[in-house]
Amino acid sequence: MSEVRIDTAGAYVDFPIFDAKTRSLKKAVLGRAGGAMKRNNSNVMVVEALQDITMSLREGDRVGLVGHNGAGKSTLLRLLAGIYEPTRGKARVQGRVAPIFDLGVGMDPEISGYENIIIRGLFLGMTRKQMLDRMDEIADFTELGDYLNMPLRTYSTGMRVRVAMGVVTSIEPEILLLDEGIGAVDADFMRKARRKLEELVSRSGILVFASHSDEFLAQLCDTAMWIDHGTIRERGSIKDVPTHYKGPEAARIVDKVRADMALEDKRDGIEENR
Ligand SMILES: Nc1ncnc2c1ncn2[C@@H]1O[C@H](COP(=O)(O)OP(=O)(O)OP(=O)(O)O)[C@@H](O)[C@H]1O
Repeated sequence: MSEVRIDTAGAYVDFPIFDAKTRSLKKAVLGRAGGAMKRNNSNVMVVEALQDITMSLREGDRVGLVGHNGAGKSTLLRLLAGIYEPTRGKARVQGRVAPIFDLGVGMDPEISGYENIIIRGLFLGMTRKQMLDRMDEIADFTELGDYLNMPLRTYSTGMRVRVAMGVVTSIEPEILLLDEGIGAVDADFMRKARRKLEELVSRSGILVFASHSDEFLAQLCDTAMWIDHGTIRERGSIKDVPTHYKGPEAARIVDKVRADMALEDKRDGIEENR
């Protein structure tokens, strides 16, 4: 089996905006939020959502992405998922990728949770038979019981995330790409999902997670990247990067989450041995 890895070199992602209003863009001021805007050679306005991104991720890496609204975090996840090709530069992703964003994609509100589990699996490259074989395990993981017979439109956001997480973790992906959406689940489910994700990543996986929540980042990641106006401003530990981005409060939160997690693991270890 080949190595799981992600390498990008000088990758750019531009979005041409053909109907931009010139008047408001005459002052090409870089706002706090959003990527850099410029005109290309054909005088079309483009948003440079990512600029000169060079990064290498290897098996076992669990990276959090932090940064302001419109910094480029979701665009980076989509680049790593192969949804966007770099406009310039290179992005090479080796391994089975499973994105858990765009929860609406590959889900149908009018059909049941069970049927959605199959559809979402097909969307991620599985066969119907493979999904049917895993159905009991996925249903157990979601803890949705009889709700799985109900149409998806009757589910809360967190219940939908449970379905998506159940499918994704059951198909043993090598590269997991997550965004804020998973924050909709409750604390108990998050704890269970964290264990499962850690297990997956430790078996030759890579996790990239974009979030504004220091708490969730500290639960799932050990390093972080600060994305700022489409560039990588800083990379480092899961404590240092959010602290430089947000201030000392972030360090306090990360320490607390880490301490709570260690306690939980210890307690569960003790319970398991009883
Ligand atoms: N489909 C698109 N068309 C045009 N511009 C886009 C598109 N998608 C993203 N952008 C622009 O690219 C930049 C980066 O957006 P992105 O969604 O990656 O930011 P983000 O860091 O995920 O933000 P947030 O924290 O608000 O989710 C923004 O300026 C945004 O306006």
